[in-house]
Amino acid sequence: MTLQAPKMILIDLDGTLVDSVPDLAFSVDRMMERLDMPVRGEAKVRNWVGNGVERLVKRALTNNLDGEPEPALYERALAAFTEIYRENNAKRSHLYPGVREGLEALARDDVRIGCVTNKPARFTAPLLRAMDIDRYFEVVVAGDTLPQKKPDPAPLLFAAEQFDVDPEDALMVGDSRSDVTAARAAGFAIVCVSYGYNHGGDIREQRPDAVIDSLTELPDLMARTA
Ligand SMILES: O=C(O)COP(=O)(O)O
Ligand SMILES: [Mg+2]
Repeated sequence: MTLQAPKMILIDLDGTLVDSVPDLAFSVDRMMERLDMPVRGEAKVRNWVGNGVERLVKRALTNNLDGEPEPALYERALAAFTEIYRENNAKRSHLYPGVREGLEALARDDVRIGCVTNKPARFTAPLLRAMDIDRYFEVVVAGDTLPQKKPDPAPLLFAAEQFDVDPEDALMVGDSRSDVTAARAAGFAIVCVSYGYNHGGDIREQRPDAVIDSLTELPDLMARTA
C-alpha cells in the first residue's frame, strides 16, 4: 500500500466527484409526497447517501439509518423513486470545485482512472455524462455491477482486475467510511475528500492515508510521498 505513483486511481461518485444530494433529496421528497408521508429534507438525505438507492429509500421511509420498512411499501417507494430520480438525475447536481481540473491533471500524467460507486448503473452513466466527465473513466463499477457493494472490497478488486493492476499499486479516493473500509480490505491506499457526506461524521476518524480539500491536490500529494 502506497500513495506513491499509483498505476490506477478509483474515484467514488456521490460526495466525491458530484454533489448529488439536491437531486436525491428532491426525488426522495417527491416520493414521500406520493406516498402521503412526511418529506425528509436535504439535511437528512445528505446523511443517508452512500449505501445505494435501496438503502436510501429504506432510510427515508423509516426516518432511520438502519430501518427496515414493510416490504410492500418499500416496493412502491422504490418504483416511485426510480421514476422520479430518472428525470431528476442531474438537474440540481454539480461537480465539486476542482474536480474537472483534478481529473484533467491526472489524465495529463497518464494515470488510469476508474469510478466505483454504490449508485446503480442506470443512474451512474447518465450522471457522469451530464456532468461531462464520463470520458475520464476507463472503467465504471456501479452499485449493481456485482452482487457486492462497498464497503465490500469486491467492486475495487473487480476494477483492478479490469486494469490488470495489483492492489498495492492502486489508490481509492472517496468521501465515506464505506470507501475506507473497502479500500483497506482490498489492500489499496485510500485518500478521502474533506467535503463529502460520510453520514454526518468526520472522515478523519476513519484514518485514511490522507485527507484533501480538492482533487487538484492529488498530483502534489502523490509527488510528495514519492
Ligand atoms: O449511495 C449511493 O447511491 C452512491 O454513493 P457513492 O457514489 O458515494 O458510492
Ligand atoms: Mg460517496
